Amino acid sequence: MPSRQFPSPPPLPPHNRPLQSTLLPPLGAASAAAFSFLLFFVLCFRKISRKRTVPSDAKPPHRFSYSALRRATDSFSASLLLGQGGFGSVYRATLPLPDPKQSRRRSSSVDVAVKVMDSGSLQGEREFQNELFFAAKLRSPYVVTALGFSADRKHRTMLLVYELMPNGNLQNALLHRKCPELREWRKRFSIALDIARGIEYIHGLDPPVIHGDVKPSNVLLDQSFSAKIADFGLAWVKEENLDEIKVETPEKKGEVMVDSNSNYGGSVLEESESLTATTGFEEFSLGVDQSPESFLRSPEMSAEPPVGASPEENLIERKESDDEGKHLNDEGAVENAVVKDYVMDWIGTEVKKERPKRDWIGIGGSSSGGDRGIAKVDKKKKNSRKRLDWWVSLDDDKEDRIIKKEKRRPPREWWKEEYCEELEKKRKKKNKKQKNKREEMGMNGDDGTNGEEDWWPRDDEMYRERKKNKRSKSRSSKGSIDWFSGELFRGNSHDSMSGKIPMSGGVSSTPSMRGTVCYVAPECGGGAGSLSEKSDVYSFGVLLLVLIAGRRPLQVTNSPVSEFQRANLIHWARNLARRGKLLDLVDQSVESLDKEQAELCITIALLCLQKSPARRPSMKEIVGMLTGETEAPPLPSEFSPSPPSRFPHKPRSQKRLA
Ligand SMILES: Nc1ncnc2c1ncn2[C@@H]1O[C@H](COP(=O)(O)OP(=O)(O)OP(=O)(O)O)[C@@H](O)[C@H]1O
Repeated sequence: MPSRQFPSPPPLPPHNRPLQSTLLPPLGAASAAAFSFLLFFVLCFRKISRKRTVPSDAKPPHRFSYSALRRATDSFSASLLLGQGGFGSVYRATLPLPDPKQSRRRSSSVDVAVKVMDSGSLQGEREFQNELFFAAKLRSPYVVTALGFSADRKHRTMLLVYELMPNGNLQNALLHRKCPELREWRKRFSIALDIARGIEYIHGLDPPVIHGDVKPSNVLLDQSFSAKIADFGLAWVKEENLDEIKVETPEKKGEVMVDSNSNYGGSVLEESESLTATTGFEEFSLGVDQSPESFLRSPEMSAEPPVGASPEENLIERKESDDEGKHLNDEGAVENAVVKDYVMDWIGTEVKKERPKRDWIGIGGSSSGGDRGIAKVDKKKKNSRKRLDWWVSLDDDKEDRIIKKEKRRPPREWWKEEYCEELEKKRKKKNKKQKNKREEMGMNGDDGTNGEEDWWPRDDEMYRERKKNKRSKSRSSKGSIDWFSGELFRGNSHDSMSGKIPMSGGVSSTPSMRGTVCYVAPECGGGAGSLSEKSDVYSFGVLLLVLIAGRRPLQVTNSPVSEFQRANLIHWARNLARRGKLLDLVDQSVESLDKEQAELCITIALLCLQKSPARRPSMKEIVGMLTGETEAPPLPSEFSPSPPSRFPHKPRSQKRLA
């Protein structure tokens, strides 16, 4: 049967073809073009954003909107002020948390602390960048978490957002507010352990991070008084074997004896580490400017670092040695005198590097500021510096302009002997006046004190002195020792307009110096050249003594001469150790004291305060000793109850009696 073939239908006229088939080719072409455009934009965006964002190993901190933070702080209301530091004010804020399910509706909120950094000071900017850098790096229950930031060009503000630590800083809680919780020995011990763990954590990172400013006001307390380390504005990343800025430590020259098994108090020679002062920012290519020049040491800095104690110790020690014609230091009076001069000279040159008053942020009544940690700008280095200001526009030449404009006023040479004598005379004159006054009023008290209680200046007393100190400071140099707290006030940590006393206790990091006087290790006379983990260990040692004794490291009061011996906490602790009376150091207000633990803590503190960094224990070893995993070594022989004393020490009081 012949197959029937159906004739194929005639082609449809164009206007009769289905719409679909007509539109398909151009649609396809258009979508392909759109897709390739999109791809092109995505690639471009990724390329740009890759430059601007942090490297893969670091989570970029969250960027908050300025208006959200302003709202959350009630326009930076003074009633929400938590504290005031050298470079800005810190406010309590409540931020609404977006509900993960219904992103538009907000169901809960979180309390945070917002630090408003001063955008007018170079160092404020540096600290901001530094904090931001470490915010991306550090995650530990013993370190205050930085949640994010905001940088607002229009308002010229830099803000950092942290987890809220409801009990503020340790300095305040211990010395000003005298929180009853801290009377419990157990609490103090657990705080010591928290801090040790925090520092152990940062030292244990690869590469290690050095905090550079360990002190009670940089330790914050949470709801249950657990401690966390804060303020990484001066922290830096320690890197070895990089040839950018290589600084030889004395250890490198083989001058320091190190025990290869244990770091403290040993005698077996070990090749010491060669420190390279590098910021680590180059490495992480964050573009954060922690420029190398701030770590460069001036030619005189390459001299042997001091083996003496911290500047305050030196001051006291000098006074003592002059009075007695002897020196307590076993390591040689002549050598020490040279070293001390070197430290004092260094402080002098650094204090000169004060910054002019800049346009500070007007929020919260911040006052003008100075700088800290800035060494002279080396132009060559500056040009080669990497900088990626992706969140805030920093004027590249700002630094130079400020330095050129800077009018340097010769600072008050407060570190010099004459000034000490002047102060001493003033103090005596004041004492005499007070004594006469008391006698006129028929009051008893021949030395101006009523015994042990009055040895510690009361808060109101101290605040009065601080106010006085502040007034006189406006006349003299910005950097001056607060002789009553034994710490150095930086001009900008006060509100010079309102006369407010900073809530953090007014204790600020030393101007133009990495660290804080009294807490800074002797080898850190200047720059980061000799900074190492062991510098943090030294500072931890001072902090530990402060925590145990419940007093400042240096307190010069209107007290009898015998009390003057106790003015320097470190000296006092060493003397007590020599006399086998360690427990005399413990704060009288401490309850339920565990004597064994207290002795252990003071022993650890003294080990940390050894002049040779190599002899100090590592933070890991300290944590081991505090937790009881490792046994604490005996005190170094110079602190043992019967010291092999070369110089028979006669207390000043005895000398006078003679
Ligand atoms: N996350 C926080 N939670 C609660 N209070 C805080 C927080 N951060 C800072 N503060 C308070 O604000 C004060 C000022 O902090 P900031 O870090 O600016 O200065 P500082 O460390 O005291 O001084 P400096 O920066 O000069 O060393 C602190 O001492 C503390 O009392």
